[in-house]
Amino acid sequence: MNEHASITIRGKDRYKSGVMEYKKMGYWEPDYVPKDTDIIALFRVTPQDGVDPIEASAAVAGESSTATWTVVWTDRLTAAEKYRAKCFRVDPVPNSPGQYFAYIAYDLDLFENGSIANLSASIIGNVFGFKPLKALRLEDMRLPVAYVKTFQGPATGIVVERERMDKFGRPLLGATVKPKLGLSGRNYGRVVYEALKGGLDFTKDDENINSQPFMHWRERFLYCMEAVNKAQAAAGEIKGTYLNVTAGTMEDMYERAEFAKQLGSVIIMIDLVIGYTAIQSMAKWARKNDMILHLHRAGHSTYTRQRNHGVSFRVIAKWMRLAGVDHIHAGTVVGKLEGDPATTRGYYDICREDYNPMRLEHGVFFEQNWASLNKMMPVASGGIHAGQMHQLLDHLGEDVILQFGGGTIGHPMGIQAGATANRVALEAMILARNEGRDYLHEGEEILAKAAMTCTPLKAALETWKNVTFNYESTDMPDYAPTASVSL
Ligand SMILES: O=C(O)[C@H](O)COP(=O)(O)O
Ligand SMILES: [Mg+2]
Repeated sequence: MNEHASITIRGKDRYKSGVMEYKKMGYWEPDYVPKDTDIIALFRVTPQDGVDPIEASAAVAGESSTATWTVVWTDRLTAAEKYRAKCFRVDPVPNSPGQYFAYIAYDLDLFENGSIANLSASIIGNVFGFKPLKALRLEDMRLPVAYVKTFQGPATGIVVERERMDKFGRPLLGATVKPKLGLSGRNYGRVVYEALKGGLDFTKDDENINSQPFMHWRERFLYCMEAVNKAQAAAGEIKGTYLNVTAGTMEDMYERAEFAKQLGSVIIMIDLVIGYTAIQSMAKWARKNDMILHLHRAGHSTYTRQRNHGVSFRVIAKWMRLAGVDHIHAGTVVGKLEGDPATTRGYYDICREDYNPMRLEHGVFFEQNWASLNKMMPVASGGIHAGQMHQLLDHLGEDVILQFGGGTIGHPMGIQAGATANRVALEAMILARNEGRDYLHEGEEILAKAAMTCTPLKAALETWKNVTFNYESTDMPDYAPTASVSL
């Protein structure tokens, strides 16, 4: 029999008690044509040795929708044929023996409106521990417009953020306060003031700054907002600092967010580790309170980084756009953290486009219509410095926040000088771009020229000139172009 034929058992034999292969129970339907309203998930399935890839993929469809390990007669009390997820395509992964891409369609009625918790409980629920699989990875999802429209989307969005911040035509600049832990409120506030006064638009708390014995959260908020207000007055520009409201309970997070608002902050921050429901709640709060919501993707690499198992960050980025955050850490390409250029480009497109076409070369497997949900501002953070400005602009474009933590605070002439170096480097690069220069190839020359009249930039370039993070990526697209002969 052709392996791409349906082998579903129908009629009364289908519901006989006992164990039946998932592919025979209706979870493998190669003729199925997904409806516009279906949610489609693409999994990378690595079956155990000897397990048929079609059966393994059908099992993923089954275990992530209606099935269990044995036939249950109660299926007949439901519209089982509709509710069963259907694996409709299985392809070997190019250049990865033993791995298969399984395309699975889910009826929209399987999901609650506007709930990432509900979506993820099906799609990444039990199925990742299923014994017949060695590994499983959720690579991508196509979310129908009918479903997208049940979510709020980013509370503020890129356009309104730029208007509120009064910053146009260039990436925004930020810095994470360092050291990560241990500063008192007063010293912390000094770092914020100097970095903002020196030329940055934003500073930010690190992912693990909450309310520790060395600095309780109210201290941090008070000193940070004093610093923001003084720096705004000194620089004549709008500034902000992402006040991390992450806490152990929702009540604490709301309390912190309310206090940030009372103090006049334009932005608050949360960490991905608070969980999907908490993120959605904070996004609703942010929309209601005219607050920009920054998300640090703390923890994601535990399950996004390895290609054979877990969830791709492109899926997390899609979920977060639905959930309603305004900023999301999405990679730097050149910095200290994992970020293949092509894969990262795919994440940035998910954040910033109204409509994503399928772009296999960037790891984007499906077209996606965002149905007028606001755009999220991608944030590039982790081991970047002024000497990379041309590469950052080239890889990441203009609607992005470039965050230099060590690359501001570690400056040999001090924090203000570090901030000035970044601002001058950015403005020199934007000017070159706007003049039509090939800023990527002339980047070093452009920076060197700007440094002739900016001692802080000169010192930054000198200090970090040999710093690169050239390691092999762990998460590249699998796209294998077919060789063609040009005539
Ligand atoms: O959380 C972050 O984004 C990092 O702590 C950034 O710090 P760095 O710029 O010093 O690498
Ligand atoms: Mg950090």
